[in-house]
Amino acid sequence: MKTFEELFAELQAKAEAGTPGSGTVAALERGVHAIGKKVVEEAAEAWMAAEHEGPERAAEEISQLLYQAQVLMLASGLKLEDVYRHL
Ligand SMILES: N=c1c2ncn([C@@H]3O[C@H](COP(=O)(O)OP(=O)(O)OP(=O)(O)O)[C@@H](O)[C@H]3O)c2ncn1[C@@H]1O[C@H](COP(=O)(O)O)[C@@H](O)[C@H]1O
Repeated sequence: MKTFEELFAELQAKAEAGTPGSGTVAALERGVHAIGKKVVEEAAEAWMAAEHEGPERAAEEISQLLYQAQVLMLASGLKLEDVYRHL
């Protein structure tokens, strides 16, 4: 199990190192447009899971949505603090 902050630190380190085999590095190479589509896809899957598939499936899909949101942040050059400022 990892926290939101721990996941972001892990993704940031992989992005900076260009870690081979990392799905995050590959996603960043595909760019903002492709990452944005994944955010929307995971948002829809989270909605459907919450409405029709129960809390456990909803939690799984929401975790993927949070991951994709973090990838979009990295692709946009944002840090956690840049987003937290708006909360
Ligand atoms: N939490 C996640 C995570 N959630 C979702 N995903 C990816 O996001 C994609 C979306 O999942 P889908 O259910 O839509 O899967 P899919 O449609 O079959 O996959 P695609 O064909 O769209 O790739 C998948 O490709 C997953 O690999 C994630 N990939 C990575 N992480 C975490 O990120 C860390 C770094 O990962 P790497 O960069 O791959 O090392 C790891 O420690 C993981 O814990």
